[in-house]
Amino acid sequence: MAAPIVTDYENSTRTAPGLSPVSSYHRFPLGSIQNELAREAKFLLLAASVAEEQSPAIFTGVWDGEGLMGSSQGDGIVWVWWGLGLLLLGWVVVQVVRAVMFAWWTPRMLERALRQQGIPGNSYRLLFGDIRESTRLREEAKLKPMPSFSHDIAARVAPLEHQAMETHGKVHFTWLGPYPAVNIMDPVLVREVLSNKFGHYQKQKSSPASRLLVTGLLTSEGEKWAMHRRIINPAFHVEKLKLMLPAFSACCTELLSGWEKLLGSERSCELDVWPELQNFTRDVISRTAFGSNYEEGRRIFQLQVEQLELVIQSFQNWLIPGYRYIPTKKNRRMREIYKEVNGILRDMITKREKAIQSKTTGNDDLLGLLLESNLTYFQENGDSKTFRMTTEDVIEECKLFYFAGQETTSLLLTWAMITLGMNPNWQDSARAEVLQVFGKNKPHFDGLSHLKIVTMILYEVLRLYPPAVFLRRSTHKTMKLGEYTLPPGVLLILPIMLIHHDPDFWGEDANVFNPERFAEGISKASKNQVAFFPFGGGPRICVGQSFAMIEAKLGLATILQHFSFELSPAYTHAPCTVGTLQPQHGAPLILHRL
Ligand code: HEM
Repeated sequence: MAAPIVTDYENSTRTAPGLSPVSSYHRFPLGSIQNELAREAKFLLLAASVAEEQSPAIFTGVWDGEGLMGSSQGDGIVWVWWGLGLLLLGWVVVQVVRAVMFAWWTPRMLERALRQQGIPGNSYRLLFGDIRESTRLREEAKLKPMPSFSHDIAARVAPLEHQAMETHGKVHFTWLGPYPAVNIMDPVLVREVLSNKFGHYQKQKSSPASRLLVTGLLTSEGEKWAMHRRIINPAFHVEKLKLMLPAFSACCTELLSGWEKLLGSERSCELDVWPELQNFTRDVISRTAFGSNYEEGRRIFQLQVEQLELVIQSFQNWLIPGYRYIPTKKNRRMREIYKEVNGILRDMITKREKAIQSKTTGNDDLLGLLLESNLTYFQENGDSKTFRMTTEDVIEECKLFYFAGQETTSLLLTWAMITLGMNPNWQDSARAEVLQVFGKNKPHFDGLSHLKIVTMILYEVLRLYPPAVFLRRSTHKTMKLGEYTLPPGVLLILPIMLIHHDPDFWGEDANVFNPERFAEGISKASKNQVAFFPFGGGPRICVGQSFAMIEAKLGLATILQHFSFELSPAYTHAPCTVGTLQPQHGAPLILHRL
């Protein structure tokens, strides 16, 4: 993948839009009504800032020992209290104004701006927006599985967005807390948002709790992102991935020998394949990222899984300011995990850097390739520290590989096994192809590119069950998008799953499993070339795309060589989102040894 070059960060701010509504107001540019509103807002702000500015002056005057009116010492003490009182009052006024702006004024302004342009949407509900409704609808949906093995899953997986689309049409807005979120269903506009190189559509700022779990490339912006991306890209080039094939293969062998053991002398057994495939993809990342240190990598995984659960639980307290500083049991555990994971990785990185310098190790795992690329970048770009990733940066990127690369790929494989369980004819065709290319031998790298049917199946699975259901971006300055002018502080929802299921792009059989549509490649599969984007797009397209496809092809090919499978009667078709698109009740299948 070519290294994206970010050339212009003109006017780019790093602050998440809407997080500082007080200071972002003077940038509001839309129409006269908005100008009026903005003037009123400025008045409120002025009042608040006068209070803020006056208080320290009073305070300083008294502290100098003069007293404000040159009165006696006793009076001076009274004035000190007055001063402190006013200071406190000023601070309270500022905070109240900020809160009102954040929770009420800014959302109202943004709502007006969107409605004025004919974008319909849900009415704003104070502070929470549609969050509660969305949670309620999701919980309700979770109680009912899909009526059959239907792939028409939008109403279950994204009930709020589906409902909004029925009520308001394709282009509409819902509310993510106090932020309006505009749904962009036109793939051309989606591409425009994703391919903007100037950082004008940014990712939402992650919460402090999530930053304990993962940061790195996925969340960074601006020059830091561009530099890291250039350093990381070479580690994922196909010729480097080729070197990792033995690691991928070792994990396949381990997965299958586990299943063989489970079967014993039996020919068939029932197994929930989802946790099995999660272990498989964890192992793949541990081995490909850390080579011989993969046992330590496994420990990192256990800790990161625990951390993920704690982070999700911590979201319940998002309204309590500074909650993360309270030393509750869970908060302390999150910090402990953070320290332990970073400690393990720091040790590994230091040892590896020494080994690379003394040339006592090869660099064919992700960590080695990353460190090598970091060194090359450093040598090519000068010897200032700003031209390389620090050890802390490398730690964060390694944690990201686990986070971004494991769950997504295990879900691709899990949905592939489920859909092939539902479609035995496609399973048979895929197996026939695999046996024709590899026989019963271990799949090799070059053969993977000859697996046409397997690739078509994986694409169709990514279309119907994309692990990342939505992408989000936000505007931090006024942006013209198609016929719309979007003010700063608006979220954009790029609904991968909804676009992947839209009959306007995929035809009447949009909700049918039909890998045949990919027979002539991705560009010919739909009426709109860009209606398929399971890995995102533009400069921030998934860096691990080829890694994931190689891993999935190898995994699926090996399974098909040795087993046939069907859905167990215990399988309930109930896709739902918990961050990613998951099978709510697992994936119990019946495996038959071939
Ligand atoms: C089926 C598997 C996968 C899917 C569906 C997937 C999907 C995605 C998507 C949609 C994005 C874009 C996010 C955005 O624009 O907001 C992304 C970014 C990313 N993915 Fe993946 N991914 C997969 C596998 C992997 C693997 C195996 C790795 C690494 C080992 C990986 C590492 C990353 C990283 C580092 C980014 C951030 C790129 C950037 O912002 O520059 N992903 N992925």
